Amino acid sequence: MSSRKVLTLTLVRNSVGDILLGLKKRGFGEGKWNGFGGKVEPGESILQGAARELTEECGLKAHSLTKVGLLDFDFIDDPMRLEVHVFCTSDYSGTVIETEEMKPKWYKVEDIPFHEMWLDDPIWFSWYLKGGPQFKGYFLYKGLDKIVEQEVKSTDVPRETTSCT
Ligand SMILES: Nc1ncnc2c1[nH]c(=O)n2[C@H]1C[C@H](O)[C@@H](COP(=O)(O)OP(=O)(O)OP(=O)(O)O)O1
Repeated sequence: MSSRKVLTLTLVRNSVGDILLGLKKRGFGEGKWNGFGGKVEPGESILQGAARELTEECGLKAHSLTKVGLLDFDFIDDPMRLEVHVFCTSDYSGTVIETEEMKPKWYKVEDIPFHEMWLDDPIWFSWYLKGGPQFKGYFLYKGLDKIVEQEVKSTDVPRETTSCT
């Protein structure tokens, strides 16, 4: 029996193209830099979950979110399956703040700290950065530090921007 969790991950870029990452301070992925997101709660849409998590984790309010991809994760010897919906935005307001969960920091794209991120991040990030249609990624992990199967491909689905208001 697998247990599936639906999560969001949002990548914020500012007007000069820098990217906002957060250092996870607790829980799953502690010690890694990542975008902002978490589990979609019962009764909310995936988009609502993404907007809520962004505000909870770094203080920013997204006015719109663009769906850029989907990542599926399986784990050997673990029934947990993660379905991570990846969004980006440059359409937001508010001030970036450190929260109980995340310590945020702006990075130049060429300085993204991939060596301190999930192992899969450097594999799919270029699909996000280059634009084009939505991407789809699959990763099979052994534990949390080894990828034994991987695939990232383009879909036929264009990126879709939706208002959060
Ligand atoms: N392998 C990998 N690569 C990139 N991003 C991620 C993963 N695994 C992941 O879980 N993630 C992302 C997806 C989410 O954005 C976070 C994890 O969210 P999590 O902290 O488990 O969810 P919350 O709802 O915030 O958790 P709590 O509030 O229960 O602590 O990482």
